[in-house]
Amino acid sequence: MTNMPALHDTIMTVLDGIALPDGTSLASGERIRALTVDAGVVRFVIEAPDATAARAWSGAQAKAQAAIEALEGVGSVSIVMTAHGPTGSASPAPAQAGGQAGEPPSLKIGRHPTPQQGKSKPSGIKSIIAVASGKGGVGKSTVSANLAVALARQGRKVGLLDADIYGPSQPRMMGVTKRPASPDGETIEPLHAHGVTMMSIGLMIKDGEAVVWRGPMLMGAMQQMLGQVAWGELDVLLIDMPPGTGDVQLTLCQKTELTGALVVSTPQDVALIDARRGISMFEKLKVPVLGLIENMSTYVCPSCGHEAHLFGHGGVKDEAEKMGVPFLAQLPLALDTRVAGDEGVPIAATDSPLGVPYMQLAERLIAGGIA
Ligand SMILES: Nc1ncnc2c1ncn2[C@@H]1O[C@H](COP(=O)(O)OP(=O)(O)OP(=O)(O)O)[C@@H](O)[C@H]1O
Repeated sequence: MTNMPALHDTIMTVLDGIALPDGTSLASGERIRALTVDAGVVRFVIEAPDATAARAWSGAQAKAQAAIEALEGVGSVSIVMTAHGPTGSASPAPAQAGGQAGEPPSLKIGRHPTPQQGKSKPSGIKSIIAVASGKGGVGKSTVSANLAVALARQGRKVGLLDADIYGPSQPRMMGVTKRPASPDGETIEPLHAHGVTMMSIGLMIKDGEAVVWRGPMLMGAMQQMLGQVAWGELDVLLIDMPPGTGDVQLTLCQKTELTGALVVSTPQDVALIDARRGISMFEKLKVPVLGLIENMSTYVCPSCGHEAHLFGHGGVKDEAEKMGVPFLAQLPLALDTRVAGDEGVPIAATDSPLGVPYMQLAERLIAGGIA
């Protein structure tokens, strides 16, 4: 991620002007962490001392959101609040893993990682594939959900892990809202939708409570998502990664035996620049880049059939050729794909012709022995 120094400073000044209930400034005392500005997308963490303070600070968080959104050059703002636990270890919103609304939480996710030598992989899983993107909003979650469903429709045992901690979207896309159960307080039972076994960090935190962890807590959460979830026997586990090249990506690449990574990009130059950065991270960490996928390549007007290339055309294919990685799919931008995702039934789970490119992508990965 690139920080734009000027905007970065302006944001800090804005935050300094927002008061907390005790009269101190939001920007004082190192409460603002991990502030990044990337192509107009602002992300940062507000670190509260405990859950009570976090609740009391929600007004300041809302003010910060509105004030930064109003700044020139800012496209979107993603703020998350962390809270320390009573023991002083950072603990996120209590994990509701009891299965019943209102039941006391029995699992704590986002704990510190347990020491681990080298890379590991849950024993029943044959292949783990990271679905990544350099930039947010290019459709990585849409591709992950549809590819998972398409693989399942072709008889593969598929798992889908939503690791997009900043904006978990798989519960919505796969139409799953139930909280995962944990009968023994240790193992987390995954959920099932459209033939896919799935788990999302979003199902472990309370609705609307945007909580995230710092580096070590993220590592702990990822370790738990992989190690404590009863995935069972899977041919392939797809991991929907957060955008960019942050802590989750690093942890996964360093601590998990990944078969490889699929990188999703739109044909826009800005997306491609970030995709290139993502690819180079995987290469440095010796994770094979299995291929590039172009999303939102063509827009077909549902009324007249006219084809338009809203984000350019062919850029990802050219990039794949330049970088010597396979170009795997060109996925159209279509209203029905978006609506299907919002309604919890991925387009690949339907008989729509728009699902065909995802089925073809799945076929290709199966034929290549990757999934
Ligand atoms: N091919 C497509 N056709 C139509 N809409 C799409 C397509 N791909 C993605 N979208 C829509 O674009 C939005 C962003 O997509 P998605 O959430 O999959 O992106 P993302 O890269 O995972 O984003 P983030 O990194 O911010 O989570 C969603 O509303 C989704 O429905």
